[in-house]
Amino acid sequence: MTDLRTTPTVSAAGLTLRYGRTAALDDVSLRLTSGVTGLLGPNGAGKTTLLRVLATAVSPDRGAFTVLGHDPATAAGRHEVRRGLGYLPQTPGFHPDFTAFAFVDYVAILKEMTDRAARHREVRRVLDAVDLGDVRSRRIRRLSGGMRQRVALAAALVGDPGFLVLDEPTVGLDPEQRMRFRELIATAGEGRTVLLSTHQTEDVAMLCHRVIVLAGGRVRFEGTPAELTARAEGRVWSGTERDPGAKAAWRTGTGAFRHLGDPPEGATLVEPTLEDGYLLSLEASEASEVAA
Ligand SMILES: Nc1ncnc2c1ncn2[C@@H]1O[C@H](COP(=O)(O)OP(=O)(O)OP(=O)(O)O)[C@@H](O)[C@H]1O
Repeated sequence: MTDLRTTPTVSAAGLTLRYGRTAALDDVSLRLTSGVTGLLGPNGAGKTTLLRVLATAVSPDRGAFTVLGHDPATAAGRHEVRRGLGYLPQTPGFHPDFTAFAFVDYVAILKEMTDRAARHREVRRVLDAVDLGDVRSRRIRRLSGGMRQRVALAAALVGDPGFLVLDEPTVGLDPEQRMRFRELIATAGEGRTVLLSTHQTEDVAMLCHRVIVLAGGRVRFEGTPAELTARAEGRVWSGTERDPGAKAAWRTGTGAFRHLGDPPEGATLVEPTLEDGYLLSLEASEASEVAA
């Protein structure tokens, strides 16, 4: 039997996209499988650009990719990729006077669901799936930030897409809403491929079976969260003074400094976290910016 967790559903090779002198994507290759993969990276890493390429919103200058066996380089392939795709952009273009139902219905129309009764059933299904069934007739401007984000997720789930692309969906949510939203993403990742862009290692630790670290338009790491953490084994130490030889260092709540890099002789090593593994996969300047 084919193992869905290891068979690639999305494959990309050599994706490159430049904006003037900036290489937003620089020779990016990756393989995604069923389940939630985290796309972790600092500001300007190229995360949004990569998601937009995979969502066929923009074409790469070089490189190729396939989604669920379809090649978007051809018009027919692009159409199929779009039919099988759910995309939650960083700033969903809501019309605030629309009700939640009307907005998701509008997205369903764009997804070519022409049969009105079947479409309305689908809109109710996805709104129920994100626990918004009770407020579906409420206008979007009267919904909380967390609810609006769930409307956007419902819209992305219309038509039961095989590939779901989520661009920093937990930004701006309070801890309770974030937790709620993570549960919905975990459910959405059952039996489908989800690519979740985030700044937060917590999102990755709680949700993802795979993680890709992107920085400066390049893939710095691809593997499991445990493998990313293991990269920091023996490379995290604590001390009362800042060690100038560390790749990144910051003062923790206890007043001691936590250091990342190559420890000096006799250093007090500490247990690494996913965040340490992430920071160590970045360049020193990027890591100190993220750690600051
Ligand atoms: N339309 C554009 N025109 C010019 N430069 C762009 C454009 N879109 C992105 N860039 C540049 O490409 C690089 C990657 O940007 P991108 O938005 O993909 O990063 P990101 O990882 O999503 O960042 P953030 O976490 O801040 O959203 C950045 O240097 C950005 O300034």
